[in-house]
Amino acid sequence: MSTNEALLTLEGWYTYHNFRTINWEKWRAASAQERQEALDELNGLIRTWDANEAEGKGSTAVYSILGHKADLVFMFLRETMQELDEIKTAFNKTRFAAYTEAPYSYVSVVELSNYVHNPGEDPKANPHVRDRLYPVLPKWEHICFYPMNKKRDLQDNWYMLSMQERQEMMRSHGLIGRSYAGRVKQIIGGSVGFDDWEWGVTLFANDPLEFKHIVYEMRFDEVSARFGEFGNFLVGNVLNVETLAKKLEV
Ligand code: VOV
Repeated sequence: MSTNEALLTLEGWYTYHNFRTINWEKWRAASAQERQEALDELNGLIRTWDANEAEGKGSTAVYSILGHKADLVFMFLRETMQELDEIKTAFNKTRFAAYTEAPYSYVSVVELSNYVHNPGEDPKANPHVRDRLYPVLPKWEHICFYPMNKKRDLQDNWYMLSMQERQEMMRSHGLIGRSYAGRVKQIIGGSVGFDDWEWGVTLFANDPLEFKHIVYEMRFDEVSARFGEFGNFLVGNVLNVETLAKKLEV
């Protein structure tokens, strides 16, 4: 068994999930005019994000989050970390941001692990690979986000397995994933060196039960059953300018 079989990974756009809670007490206490101006300013930012997506230089998605961990998530894909930092700062400078708190965030880079590839091919020349490294977020009805690791216990250490063992397990994982084609879209963000977990998994679906089913089915698959370690799960509903304004009505 080799202990130095680091995998070649392919990286695409950098990603930033900005989770916010709304301070309703403060928001309700603001005048109608102040709220309208804050919303107009936020919509102005959303228009710049939409323009970036139309130019093919990134992608953005906005969702309302269920449960108490957050109320909103703004998910960004951009070419550079500088742009993500600018987006964070621009948002934090808005009036709307002053009515929110930031309970959680996640930074990663869209990653393909290249376990399944065609030998001899330049993967980045393949349009299917490029579509996955530089994806347009689908804006389907629901989002699910969670961070995860591959276990590093003495008995079950993913990083001590041979390339062939990992490849076989990932093939099985990919087969399960592919059976959800068209129903679940996954964005895997590699976050080693960037954030507290090894990957941030973002799933999109029009039926939220697809999240329950795919995550449950994968738990029986060896790679998740033996090696998967999971952080908090967050789930939400898509927002657009109109539904965001409706959510913020008081
Ligand atoms: C639509 C569903 C779907 C599909 C088609 C899919 C396919 C694939 C393929 C083909 C590959 C390998 C090559 C590559 O492309 O990277 C991967 C890779 C990966 N996956 Fe996956 N996955 C899905 C879905 C999917 C889910 C739901 C999860 C969470 C796991 C769970 O238990 O909750 C997940 C995780 C990952 C991770 C963390 C990696 C990187 C692993 C590493 O060690 O590097 N993934 N995945």
